[in-house]
Amino acid sequence: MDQVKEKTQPKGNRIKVLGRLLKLVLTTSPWMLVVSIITIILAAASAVIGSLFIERLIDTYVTPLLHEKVPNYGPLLNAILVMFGIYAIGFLSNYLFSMLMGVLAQKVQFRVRNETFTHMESLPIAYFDQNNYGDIMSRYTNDIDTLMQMISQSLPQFLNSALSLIFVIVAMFSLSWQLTLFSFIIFALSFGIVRFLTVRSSHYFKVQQNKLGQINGYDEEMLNGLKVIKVFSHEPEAEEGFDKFNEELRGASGKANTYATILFPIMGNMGNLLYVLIAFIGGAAAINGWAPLTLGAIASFLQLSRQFSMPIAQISQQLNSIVLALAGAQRIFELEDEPSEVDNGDVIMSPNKEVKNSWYWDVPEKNGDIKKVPIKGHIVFDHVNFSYVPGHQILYDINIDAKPGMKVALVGETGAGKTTISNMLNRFYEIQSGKITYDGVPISQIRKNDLRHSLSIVLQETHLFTGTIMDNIRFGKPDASDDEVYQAARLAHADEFIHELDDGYETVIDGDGGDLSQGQMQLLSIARAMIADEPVMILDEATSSIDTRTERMVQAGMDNLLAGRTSFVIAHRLSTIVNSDLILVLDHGHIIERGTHEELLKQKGYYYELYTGKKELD
Ligand SMILES: Nc1ncnc2c1ncn2[C@@H]1O[C@H](COP(=O)(O)OP(=O)(O)OP(=O)(O)O)[C@@H](O)[C@H]1O
Repeated sequence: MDQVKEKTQPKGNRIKVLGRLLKLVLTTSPWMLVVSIITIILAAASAVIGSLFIERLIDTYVTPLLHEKVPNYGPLLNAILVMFGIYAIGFLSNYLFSMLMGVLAQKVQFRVRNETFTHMESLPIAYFDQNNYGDIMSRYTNDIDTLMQMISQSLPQFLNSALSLIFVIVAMFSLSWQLTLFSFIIFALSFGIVRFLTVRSSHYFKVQQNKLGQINGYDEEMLNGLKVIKVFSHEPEAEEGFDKFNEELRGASGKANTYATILFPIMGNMGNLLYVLIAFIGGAAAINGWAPLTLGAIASFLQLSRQFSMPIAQISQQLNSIVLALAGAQRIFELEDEPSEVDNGDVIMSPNKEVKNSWYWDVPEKNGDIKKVPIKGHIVFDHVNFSYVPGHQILYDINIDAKPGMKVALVGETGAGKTTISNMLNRFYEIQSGKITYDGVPISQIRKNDLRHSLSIVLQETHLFTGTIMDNIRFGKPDASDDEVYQAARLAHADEFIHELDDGYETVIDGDGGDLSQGQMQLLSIARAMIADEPVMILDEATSSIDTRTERMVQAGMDNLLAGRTSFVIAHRLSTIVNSDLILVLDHGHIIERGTHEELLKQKGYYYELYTGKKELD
């Protein structure tokens, strides 16, 4: 299994990711972002203005009342109404920005999911060969969720706290610079403690996120390989592996949460300490005349000191989630930045919908018309060399001349390079040197989609999609009529077993074939290829053994499928390729023998040994 690399994000990187994220939010809905920011400013300002108003309330309206014999409560009532108004604005703004950011986060999440999925579809096969599926999935689930959390909560609250802090500091200075400086000293002390805790907790949060990716990857791999695990009685090893990942995840989560949970009470109590000290020192300063402080100013200042410590605690807490989400965002952006498959081809191929089994090259004429030239299916490999990884060559000087309608079989031990040859033809990977032509046109000049569309591939691993049998066969040609589906199923010899199912063609099958047998799945995949009706076939013969009757049906289905088409059969059973027009024997990426079955037997070489059982294939 690919290990998920534990990455710590450098600061510069974080800023870049944040910038990109903000751009994403801004372009998703500029007006929502602008209104949210305005309401965040309003919310922060009204809380501070409300606290400052306490000074006026006490000094201008309450204190004079204490000295009046017949107190007039009218002005005080008005002032209380103003204060109510200020807090009401604060409340409304808070509500508005929370709601708006929630909606905005949903929109961003929707967009990111869409963009990432669309981009993923455009990635080359090499990306999926090199990356763990579970880890890719984790980007869709965990990372997008943390991103959403950040946009809807952490980021606006962080902004709100930061603005509150600035406003509070200005307000505190306006009341008493002496008390403000004193508050700073107390605060600097608590800040040191907070910093210590946040650095640790954010580190473990990142580790936790990585471990989560790893455990998802492991789960996915174990689920996919469940049957293999059972067959080899590898349950204890699988559990041991899982326990290891689970333990690491528990360790990281435990530490991350321990630091995060002690952070808040510490900050809360620092605030209480500051409160008591200010009440005491402010009172003493007012009584002794050390500072020009009124009762109202002290009350205001006390209120502000509470608002001073809270945002700092929140900022450090929100920073945790932001750092975590940025790591997630980076993983999503990495996926989005993976280069899409490049296609420089401009030669067009198109199927002729009216006539079965006929495809055309669209050749532009000088007068602007398009000339339709029938595709013959002549495939030539001309001195092809290839390596997946530089320096580790897999195919050596491959030469194949597959004339139209020819059945070419590839035989060789496992790992000899048979599948790689088919990967070259459909351009899942690009050849290093040499040339592959299709009716004389280098395949690098053909539009990739057209090229792949014109090659039908029946893979070793049959993959069916969730849906009815009808849907699955129609997958090969989405606009096929019901009759075409029945006909393809009949030719593939799948019709018989489909009729035996309770719901016939409407039987719903689960993603991985559900209750169907291996052979039945193969018959369906043959029917699927049959309906696609393409000029060239690549058949990666299934290795799994099926009962002889089904095997005969599969074989008959295959023969029908291959009739009249140029085909490449990757053979695992020699019995299926005896009738091939050309058999190529591969060994470690070299074609070591070539010819028909009879010719090869006469040569008494490698193929002869395989056929006579002196040598085994796998
Ligand atoms: N995506 C990949 N990246 C790197 N190396 C690969 C990749 N796919 C296959 N290989 C290597 O290329 C070589 C040829 O593999 P290939 O799948 O073509 O063999 P094969 O003859 O089809 O084997 P089998 O009969 O088992 O399917 C092997 O050594 C394999 O390890």
